[in-house]
Amino acid sequence: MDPAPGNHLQAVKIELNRLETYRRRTYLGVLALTVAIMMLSWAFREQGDPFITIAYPVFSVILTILGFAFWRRSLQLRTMEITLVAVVGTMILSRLAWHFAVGDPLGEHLLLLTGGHYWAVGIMIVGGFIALGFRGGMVTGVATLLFSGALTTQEVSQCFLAAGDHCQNWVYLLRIHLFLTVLLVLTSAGTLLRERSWSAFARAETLHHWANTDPLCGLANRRGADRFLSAEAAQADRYQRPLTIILIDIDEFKSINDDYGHEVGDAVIREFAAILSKTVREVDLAARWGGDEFLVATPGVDLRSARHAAQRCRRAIERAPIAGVSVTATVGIAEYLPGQGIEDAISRADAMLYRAKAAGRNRVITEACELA
Ligand SMILES: Nc1nc2c(ncn2[C@@H]2O[C@H](COP(=O)(O)OP(=O)(O)OP(=O)(O)O)[C@@H](O)[C@H]2O)c(=O)[nH]1
Repeated sequence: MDPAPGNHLQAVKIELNRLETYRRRTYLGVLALTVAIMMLSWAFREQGDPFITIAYPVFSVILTILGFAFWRRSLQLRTMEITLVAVVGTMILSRLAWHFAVGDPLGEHLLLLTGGHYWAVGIMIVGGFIALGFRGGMVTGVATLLFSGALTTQEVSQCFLAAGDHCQNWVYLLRIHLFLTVLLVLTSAGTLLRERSWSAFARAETLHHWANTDPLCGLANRRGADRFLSAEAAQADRYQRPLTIILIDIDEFKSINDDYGHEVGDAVIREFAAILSKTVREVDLAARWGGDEFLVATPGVDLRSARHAAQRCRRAIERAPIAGVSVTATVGIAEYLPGQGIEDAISRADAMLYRAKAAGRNRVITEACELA
């Protein structure tokens, strides 16, 4: 069934929270795996590789501290993502730079780079998009590609100048960078699509929320109430369960406006609505039916129980001043009769409300009996 009309912004918030939790868990998992891989590489390292001997433990400690702070929630998700991309990027690119500056001759380690290090550059590009979104991913991806391209082009161009057509290294390079460029394009397209779908979802949910919500008090408006009522009437028909309509009207609201001003009148409506929504159950509907009139629909509740609930609500309103003003309310109640249409139940509840007003206000009248 369609969610309750007031719940659409809530749906966006829930979805955002779910995404954040998912991201947090993913990053913690990736951090733990990265530290494990680095420590294993360190334990089984070849002798004479100072980069692994020194840099891997240093990076492992940095990542562990980051992970711990993230796990304790001392780091915001966004800060964590930027720091993570910066640390991992520094790690990967400094290893690449080290290879070219200190490592074996180019010809021998280029194949190793092809298979061993460019996947890391690729992960850096993809990770940038996942963590930082489209713009941040583009900046990280293009900067990474330019950096690794500049590093290798400088080395390979020397080989090309010396060996001419016999230097095949530039073919490797071209292929790798072409592949990385395709990866960048595909990941950026995927990220853009994901971001557009998400903002379309958020926009649709927000529009849906405001189309069905009263802007003054945040309860469902008449349109939202209509949707809820027709769905619940169908359920009542199908499962033979009661559905009760409660109409509540603030007494002498015009004089509240006249005596205290329109702003106080608005505040009364807002606080009145807050009391109503606290009083009803999760499965009930509380809506602003129009002006100073509210509608509560209670699926699965019979006339007698609805009358008790309405009395409790009326007494709560009577007891405490609302926005500094003494307020009372009058209530009319009717039960939906299967097959008779929900409008019929609403107009019978309205007739009860009218009778209660005529009988002196601040009271509840149901179709069956009258209570002071
Ligand atoms: N401040 C404020 N006033 C509103 C709003 N919507 C409707 N009103 C006013 O609510 C008043 C309702 O007045 P009436 O329908 O005469 O009802 P009442 O004064 O409550 O009298 P009874 O219902 O017979 O007790 C009107 O004066 C409207 O202008 C609103 O959003 N804010």
